[in-house]
Amino acid sequence: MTDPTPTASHFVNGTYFDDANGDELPVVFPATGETIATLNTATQATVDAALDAAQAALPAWRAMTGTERGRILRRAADLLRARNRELSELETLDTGKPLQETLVADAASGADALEYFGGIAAGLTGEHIQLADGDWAYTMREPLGVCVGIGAWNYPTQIACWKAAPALACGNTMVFKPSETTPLCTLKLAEILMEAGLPPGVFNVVQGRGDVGAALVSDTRVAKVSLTGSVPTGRKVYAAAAEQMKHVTMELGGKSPMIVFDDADIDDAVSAAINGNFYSSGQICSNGTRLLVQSGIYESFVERLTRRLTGAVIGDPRDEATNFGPMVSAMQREIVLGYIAKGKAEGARLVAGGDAIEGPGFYMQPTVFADVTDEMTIAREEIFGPVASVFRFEAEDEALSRANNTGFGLAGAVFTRDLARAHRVVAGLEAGTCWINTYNLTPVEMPFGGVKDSGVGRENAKAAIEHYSQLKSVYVAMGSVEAPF
Ligand SMILES: NC(=O)c1ccc[n+]([C@@H]2O[C@H](COP(=O)([O-])OP(=O)(O)OC[C@H]3O[C@@H](n4cnc5c(N)ncnc54)[C@H](O)[C@@H]3O)[C@@H](O)[C@H]2O)c1
Repeated sequence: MTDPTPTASHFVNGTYFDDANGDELPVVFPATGETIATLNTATQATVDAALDAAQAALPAWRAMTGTERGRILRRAADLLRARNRELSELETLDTGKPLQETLVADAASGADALEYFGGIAAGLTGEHIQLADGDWAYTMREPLGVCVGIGAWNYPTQIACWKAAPALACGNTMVFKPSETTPLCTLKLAEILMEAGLPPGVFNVVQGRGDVGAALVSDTRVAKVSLTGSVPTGRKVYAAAAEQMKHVTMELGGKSPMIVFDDADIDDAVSAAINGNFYSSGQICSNGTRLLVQSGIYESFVERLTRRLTGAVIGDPRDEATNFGPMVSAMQREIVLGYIAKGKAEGARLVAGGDAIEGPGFYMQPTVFADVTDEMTIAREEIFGPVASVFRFEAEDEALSRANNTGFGLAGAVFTRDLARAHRVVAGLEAGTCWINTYNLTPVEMPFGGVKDSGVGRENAKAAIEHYSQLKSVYVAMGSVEAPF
């Protein structure tokens, strides 16, 4: 296993950096509960140093051609891929996610983002607009300035890459604050970007809790904030950013519906329900935690889903045979167990799991509730753990209106062999990201993000460029200027 101890806690202006005055930040391996590294949080002096570095690096970085910037990002993508095992092991130590997952889902997804945005950096242009009387206009696509990225703990490498790659491709610089629960992986990304040729100060990492995030968001040097986190944090960060009219991207929580019709391929739907509820021990924002199943296949779906859970290999996430690891922290497991207690108390039928697993680490059983009704707490609130809820429905319009009866709007899916119905239902879903007959696939080529309380803006694909750049319009007069007097 790779050594989790970083050279220092922060990465500022091209080098590792420690802040002796910061608070202790222990990193706990979720599979054992042991502290595997101790970092320190950033004081205001470190926040200042990082923002100063990002500001100082901005003029030269934005003056480079997109081709030059893209070349560095693509080189970083190659380095991420070459070091996939080491980075995956670190991701596993940071998050507790099984190595079986991290080997394919984390540095690999980060490399895809760096490669994609590295590839399109050279093609980021404005447009020419022909006007009356020979006049014309053109637009220039300009970077926003110093961007701040703030991450959640479930996908530390991926979240940092999904934000840094488009930001840097557009000529911005960035200060990134990882989640205090998983601070290790982003430091490695900073190191790799430097090795790929990124100038010092273009990408900086500062560690800390919410107060460090808040200090970054309210700083006048910052032009844009991209947060991945919960809705309550999103509200605070959005409000603070609005004070200074900063740009925002908000990637927040969800309570996404997966609608399974009688004519669906039931095994595919069950597989998707497993991926969309139990991968990463259910700690995925876009999970399809509301499984709306039509009455004709309802019992069969519940029975097959429950049976398939016996295939979960629960164990040490460092063992590649393990496919279901611990929760990220004792606190997160307590929150999830609290929701399970509410589910039982409010009358949902517990058909699988429901308990913590005794022993070291923050393990719990994959859990399924059937006969969940729309007003129950587990039907309305984001649980962010391995808990699936199955609901029964009769008719298409009923399923759609119940699916949309939530403040969230991150994702949704429909399972049916009737493709006309699939497109009709997806068109009616109030969700930013939808799937037909699959779940939770988020390739970099496809925009990802939410509507309603689940967020603002999009990550990935060409859509992300709109959120890390702004247009300057230039009107060019070709004739003389007329005036009334
Ligand atoms: N939509 C997405 O892409 C996506 C992806 C992953 C996770 N999430 C969501 O993230 C949540 C789980 O992650 P979490 O528990 O780390 O979320 P969280 O909201 O508690 O914290 C997210 C980040 O915000 C920081 N923060 C907290 N208060 C802040 C403040 N006042 N100002 C600035 N920063 C502040 C935290 O330190 C952390 O780095 C879930 O709701 C999940 O759905 C969303």
